[in-house]
Order: sequence, then structure tokens, then C-alpha cells
Amino acid sequence: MSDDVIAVDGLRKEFTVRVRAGRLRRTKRTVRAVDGVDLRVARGEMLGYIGPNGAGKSTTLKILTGVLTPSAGTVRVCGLRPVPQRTRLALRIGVVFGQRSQLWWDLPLRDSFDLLRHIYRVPADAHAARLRRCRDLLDLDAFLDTPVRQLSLGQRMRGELTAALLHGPEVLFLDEPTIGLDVVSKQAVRGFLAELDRAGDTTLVLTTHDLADIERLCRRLVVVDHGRVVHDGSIAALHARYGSPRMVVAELDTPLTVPPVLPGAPLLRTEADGHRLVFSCESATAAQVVASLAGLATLRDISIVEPDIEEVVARLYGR
Ligand SMILES: Nc1ncnc2c1ncn2[C@@H]1O[C@H](COP(=O)(O)OP(=O)(O)OP(=O)(O)O)[C@@H](O)[C@H]1O
Repeated sequence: MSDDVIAVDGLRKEFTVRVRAGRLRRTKRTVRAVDGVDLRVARGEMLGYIGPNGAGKSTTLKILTGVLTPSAGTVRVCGLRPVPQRTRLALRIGVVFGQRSQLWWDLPLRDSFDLLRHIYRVPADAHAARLRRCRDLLDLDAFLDTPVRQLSLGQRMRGELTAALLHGPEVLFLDEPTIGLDVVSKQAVRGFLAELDRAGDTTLVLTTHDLADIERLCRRLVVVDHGRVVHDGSIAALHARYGSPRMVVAELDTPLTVPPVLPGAPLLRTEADGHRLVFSCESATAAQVVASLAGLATLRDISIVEPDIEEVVARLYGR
């Protein structure tokens, strides 16, 4: 039996929207938000789900969590059909939607956690152990007794993560969990998710516009655009497929009088009055670039710059 906790085949979702057609008339138009997505996520995987605005990420997450009914295709999460088996599914998944809260606005955070324990009927010792772990890893103690409405966004997000995990879900869905957070809170959230991933018993699906989240957390990246999957694989595979070469930055003792021409590695730019040369390793390896250059100049220092994921993704979205 396969151990996929998420199995999606031929998923489509269409919305009918009314648009103005002249001063008084309105006509209907169909928006295809998800257009034939196939996806398998294995137990314990951590998946980054990214794409430009309007690509269909939130719609897909809403379908996976049973909030929206698909127009076509089959969806199984923990072996369940999300909409018809929504109540059973709720016990097995956790959801953090950056824009929406599952906490009680006027209650202290601690009371929200207590209410959730009753709603999900979590045994007291399991609840206490999970809360203990979240308190430690997310540094909650300073604001556990503060009403939710008085929390900063970063504090609230740490509370949301805890709330989503107290019933011990098998899958955690996170929609933009670091949006709007300051650097410290972002680090806290990322550190916590990395720890959850290391522990290996929770499957994580994360949508984000912050590619640093993806780089730090996800081994697997799914890129969607116009409702379709355009890449599914590692970040390294993304770089390899969309051709973003590494760069070699060479510091020279003395600038060269003629710009060097190296096979397979065009010179991108010259900096520091010719003391620094930047090459792109198009078809040459970094080692070959360094070897060729060493025959032409005295090298003081060499560094290899890995391609920037932002650039690759921007290129991919622009296609
Ligand atoms: N309830 C709705 N009614 C009509 N159209 C909708 C609805 N929800 C989403 N859409 C449309 O479906 C498409 C996909 O939207 P979705 O919110 O899934 O994208 P997204 O990838 O999450 O975008 P973002 O990164 O901006 O959050 C968009 O064109 C959006 O306008």
C-alpha cells in the first residue's frame, strides 16, 4: 500500500464570476483557478508550494482541507475525501492560514488552547506534552496569558502554529505562515517548522511568497502557474532545469590588460578597477574556470556563488 498522505489526480476548480459588460449589463465568466493538478505527497515530506499571485495555491489548499469542493478530479488526504469527510479529516490535519485565525480574539492564548483540547477531545497528558514542546520551541510563555487581540502578528502566528498542532495532526497545511513577520519571528517560525520536519512524523505543505522559507525548509518544491504544475522536484533540479549557472568570482593581484576569454564561461562583469572578475559557469565547471584563469593571472582569492533562487523563480514565472 502506498504511504502517500496526499493523493490528487486531475484536480480542477472553476469559479464563475460576474463581470461588467457595459454600463448596466453583467456577463458570467469562468475562472479556472486549478487546471489539472496531479500531486502525491508521502508521509513525513515537507513540500513547498509556490507560484505567482493568482496561480491557484490557496484554492488548492482550500480543496485539500475540505473548505472548497473541486470541480473535477479526485482528492484524498489521509485516505479521506476532504469535503464529504471533513469532520474526520479535521482530526487528522492542522491548518494555518496566515490571514485567518483559529484563536478566540478576546481570550488569553492559554484559554484558546484549552478550548481546542476540548473540541478535539485530546487526552490531557498528550495535550500537556504537545503544549510543553510548543512553549519551549516557540517561546510562548511571555504572552500565554495575553488576549489574542493584543498579540503582535509574530506572537499570534506562534500561537496559531501551536493551535494547529495540539491535536497531533498527521498533515499540517500552512498558507503564508511568515507573511508580514519581522526577522526574529520569521526565524522562530522557520526554526520550529524545521524541527517539526526533523522529527519526521508530520507531513508539511507550505505555500509562501518568501523563497527564503523554501530554501531553508523544503527539499521538494512544487511550482504552479495558471493552475498547473510547472515544476515538481528539488531546488537543485529547478536550477539545473532552468539554467541558472553558478558564478566564479576571482580576485586578481594585478588587473589584466585584455579581458580574458575562457571556454564555456563568459565574463559577466569586472569590478574593483579590474581586480575582481565575475564569470558565469555556462558549460564549464568552476574548477575549469579557475584552472584556465590561473594560467592567465595571479589569483589572490576565488569564491563560487550559487545561483539565486529568486532569479530562477522569476524567470520561471515570466515564461
Ligand atoms: N471565491 C472565488 N471566486 C472567484 N474567483 C476566485 C475565488 N477564489 C479564487 N479565485 C480566482 O482563482 C484564481 C486563483 O486564486 P488563488 O487565491 O488560489 O491564487 P493564489 O495562488 O493563492 O494567489 P496569491 O499568491 O495571490 O494568494 C485567481 O484568478 C482568483 O482570482
